[in-house]
This record gives sequence, C-alpha cells and structure tokens, in this order.
Amino acid sequence: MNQAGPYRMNNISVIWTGDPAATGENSQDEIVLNKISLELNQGEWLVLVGRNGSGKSTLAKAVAGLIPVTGGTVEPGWTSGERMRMVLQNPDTQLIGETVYEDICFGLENIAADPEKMPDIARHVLSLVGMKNRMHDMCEQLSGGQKQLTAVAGALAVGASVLLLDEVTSMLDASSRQAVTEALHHLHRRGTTVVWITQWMDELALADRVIALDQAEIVFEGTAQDFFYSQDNGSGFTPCEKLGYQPPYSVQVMRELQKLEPRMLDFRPVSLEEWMEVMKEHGPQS
Ligand SMILES: Nc1ncnc2c1ncn2[C@@H]1O[C@H](COP(=O)(O)OP(=O)(O)OP(=O)(O)O)[C@@H](O)[C@H]1O
Repeated sequence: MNQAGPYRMNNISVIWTGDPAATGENSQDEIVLNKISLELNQGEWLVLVGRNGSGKSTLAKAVAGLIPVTGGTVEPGWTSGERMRMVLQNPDTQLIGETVYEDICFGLENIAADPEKMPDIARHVLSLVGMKNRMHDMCEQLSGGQKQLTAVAGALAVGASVLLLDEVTSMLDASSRQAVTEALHHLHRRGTTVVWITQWMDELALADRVIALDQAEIVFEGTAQDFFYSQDNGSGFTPCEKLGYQPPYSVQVMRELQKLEPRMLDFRPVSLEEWMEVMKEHGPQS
C-alpha cells in the first residue's frame, strides 16, 4: 500500500440497525451512508455540505474511525499513524476540565503524555488558536467561540493533524464565528488537514473541494465555483439550487450581473479575494 497516497474510502456504507423491540417504521434498518467513495488529501480543506439528516456527521465519524462501516474498504494512505479528532457543534458539551488548562491536560493524560511537558504543550496549542491568555480561565466563563477554540487546542495537544469540524460555528455569533474560522484557517496554512461540515453557504469559500451529500449519497464533488455556478444542462439548476440552498450574497450578485453582462460569465467569484480579482478587471478604474 502506498502510505503517501490519499486516504480513500471505497464503497462504504453505514446502516443503523432498527430496534427489534420497536414496532412500525422505527423497527426498520436505516441506510445512512450508501456505498460512499471519498478521498482525502493531506493538507486540504474539504467541505461536506448537505441537508439535515443527509449523513454528514456519520461520514465524518466513519472517517475518524468512531463508528464501524459495512462493506467496502478503507485505505489509510497518508493518514496512517496520524491522529484525527472531531470537534462538535455544541460548545457546551465537549469540554471536560474545569479550566482551559485542565481540559487540555485531560486529553494529554489520555495519551499518557509526560506531565512535566503539559504546561508547555498547553501554552503552545493555545497560542496557535489565539487563546494563550485564557489558559487558566474557567471553561464555564468562556464564550461559545472560545470553548470551540479550546476544543480545537485540545485536539492539537494530542497531536491531531486532521480536524473534522462538525458545524462548529453554527451556534456562534458573528464575531465568534469569524474568530473560529480564522483560527482554523491559520492552522490549515500550517499544514492541518480540515474536514469542515457546514450548512452555511458562505463557508464554502474556504474549500479546496466540496462534497455534497443527499439521502446517504454523494451528489456533488468539485470546487465551490462549480457548486454555485455550473448549471445542469437538463434542468438549468446549479448543484446548490438542486439541494435547495440559497447561494451566498457574493454569488447572487454575480449571477444577476451575468444576466445583464454576458462577458461576466467568465467570472465565478465566491470569496472576497475572488471578487477583488473581478474588480481589478472590471471595476470603476479598469
Ligand atoms: N446513533 C444513531 N442511531 C440511529 N440513527 C442515527 C444515529 N446517528 C444518526 N442517525 C441517523 O442517521 C441519519 C444521518 O444522520 P447524520 O447526523 O449523519 O446527518 P447530518 O447530515 O449530519 O445531519 P445534521 O445536519 O442534522 O447534523 C439520520 O437519519 C439520523 O437520524
């Protein structure tokens, strides 16, 4: 096996088994992931998107090895020997320690780290997420965003190089959302591989690659630009529209412009940086 190759899932399924004691539809087995094939490359930012119940969390848990899969094969590739950690949606349910430091140490104790090294490790990982001044704060007094960053720091402390972030900004206010996103962006630039689950279309701007799930299957794989702009020849809908999402404002504006100005069809901006490129060519001074 090529250890340097991508992490690969080939045709894996996850089936929740119905309770034999239950009656009616609750007793049915449910196929939550249906023959999914997926690759994860080292250092990429992969976004998983899809409606409630489409299987995003289950897929992330399967990648992290937290739940068993049925059928198919998994090739660890470059992830062999690497640690993967999930961070979940609710900031109030994932911290165990009374203080930020204690929380980081809890994870370190679980991997039998040298107690003398713990303060340095904690300081280092907290500085990576912009929390070094919060080391001895009580967890219950942190904001939602600071709790999420503490959870991320805890994952880094145990050496995780792959972070699976399951709607981690969905319960945060705008400024905490930005703080968490920027911290993750910083970690990604330093080499952390990110699997980012979201239902916020704006967050697709960060993606190297987007995978959309619907009813247990992958229904789209490609760039954010393709997700928002490529139109199916038959239906005329984009993958985003087919899933029932409204594209971000940046995309809505460009699509309206494209109706007025066909030359704008050459541009498919999603992020602010991509819009700046458009403005360089077609802005007021051009
Ligand atoms: N432990 C479980 N036991 C039984 N069924 C489960 C379990 N976890 C998830 N499911 C079911 O699997 C399906 C997919 O759930 P999953 O949480 O993966 O979806 P999701 O796309 O992450 O949804 P959301 O956006 O609401 O978090 C749902 O129908 C859910 O009810």
